[in-house]
Amino acid sequence: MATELRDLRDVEWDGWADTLDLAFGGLPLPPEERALRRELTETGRSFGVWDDGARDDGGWVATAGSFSFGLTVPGGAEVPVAGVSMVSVQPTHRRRGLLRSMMRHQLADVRERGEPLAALTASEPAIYGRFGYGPAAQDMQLTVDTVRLPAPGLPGVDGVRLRLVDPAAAVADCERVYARLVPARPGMLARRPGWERIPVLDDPGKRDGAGVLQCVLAEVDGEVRGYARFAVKPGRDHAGPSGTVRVRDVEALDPVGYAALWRFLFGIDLTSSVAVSTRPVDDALLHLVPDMRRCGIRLDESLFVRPVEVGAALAARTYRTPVDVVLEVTDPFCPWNEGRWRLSGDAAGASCARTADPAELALSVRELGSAYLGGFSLSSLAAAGRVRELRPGALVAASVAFGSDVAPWLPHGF
Ligand SMILES: CC(=O)SCCNC(=O)CCNC(=O)[C@H](O)C(C)(C)COP(=O)(O)OP(=O)(O)OC[C@H]1O[C@@H](n2cnc3c(N)ncnc32)[C@H](O)[C@@H]1OP(=O)(O)O
Repeated sequence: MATELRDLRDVEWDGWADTLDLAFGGLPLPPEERALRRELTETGRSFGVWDDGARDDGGWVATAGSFSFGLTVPGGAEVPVAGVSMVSVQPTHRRRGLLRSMMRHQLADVRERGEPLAALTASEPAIYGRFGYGPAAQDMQLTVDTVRLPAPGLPGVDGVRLRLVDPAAAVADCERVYARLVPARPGMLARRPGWERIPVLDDPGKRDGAGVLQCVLAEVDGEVRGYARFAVKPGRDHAGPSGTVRVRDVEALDPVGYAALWRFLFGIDLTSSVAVSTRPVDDALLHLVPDMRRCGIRLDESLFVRPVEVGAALAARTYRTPVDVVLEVTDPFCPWNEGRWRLSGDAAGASCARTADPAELALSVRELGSAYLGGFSLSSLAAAGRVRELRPGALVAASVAFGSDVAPWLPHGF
């Protein structure tokens, strides 16, 4: 029985995708979603492990791939990033090191492509730290009690026109808003062609008791300033109607448009709550209501980041305050990153190069990933013993510089 790690060929996609789906429980994807996934798979970046002895005449027993995304980093630049995804190993082949061999292969490939960063969302967060990925952004889930909380309001909301539209037909309008928001928040991904269709997939089998997907546009003077995509799950309890508005997306270019959209969502008849699966942790909604406790907040880590080339990654972002620090980086999985790096930068730009100067902070590449987008501070990592200060004063200065005024956020998985 011979196994071989090799690239995916286009004609093999169906068997490869079936192997991937099986590892996640084997539920078939709805046809439209499967076709879209096929279209979005970058075959040249997808691979797996083939076993001659699997399924009689051979078959895939492990899969992995990545997407060529552009990630917004602090300062607003779009940096090439490998969006790692589609990772699976069949139960017959688990815990023999196949994942480890795929991660090694993939990171070498990403490096060869010249992408300084890799990023992923994890099915189980405990898996990826050993490969140098650190949690870098959180998402906030909310279940808002719209019976007890007044609807958000701001001067000017009455001037916003709200228009219900067909979600698929309004994609271009929504994407224009989205594209303007991407550079303003670290962690967001520039939308590649085809990805804009994912938020409007609406297979009846996946609605889980909710109705059709709806879209509302917020317009001022004929210009689309925001949108929300949502579905209503009807409900009734002893006190009467208790439906839930399930929000998939809510985005706006200004505070008034945002407040108008939330006011609309709060006010949908026969509902008593609004559930949102992901918002940034610094979301404005928290300040549009008088009582955050009734927002049913839950935090999760979302995006994991891994510097693949430490020097290029650290030089690709800017720093909130001037910083000049020597980092001693450990990275047993990608040893080309190991050693001392001098990072010098400010709000205008940065450089990062190897140095023989004495180290001032010591950390692994995983902590660098966690701090990279400004979502977790170097000081908080130091408090957990994960960053060591070797020169007094170096920690606070670097920690402040790495911060971001806007919390990083990944609006959607991949
Ligand atoms: C980015 C994404 O696509 S996330 C999706 C990941 N895929 C899934 O969750 C699908 C279901 N799970 C699987 O397919 C597999 O169990 C995988 C991919 C998670 C693991 O594959 P394996 O080939 O068994 O992993 P491998 O044997 O290479 O293990 C490498 C290390 O990871 C550890 N590990 C593997 N799975 C897990 C887990 N679920 N939780 C914690 N640690 C894990 C192993 O113990 C091993 O640890 P070590 O460094 O101490 O030796």
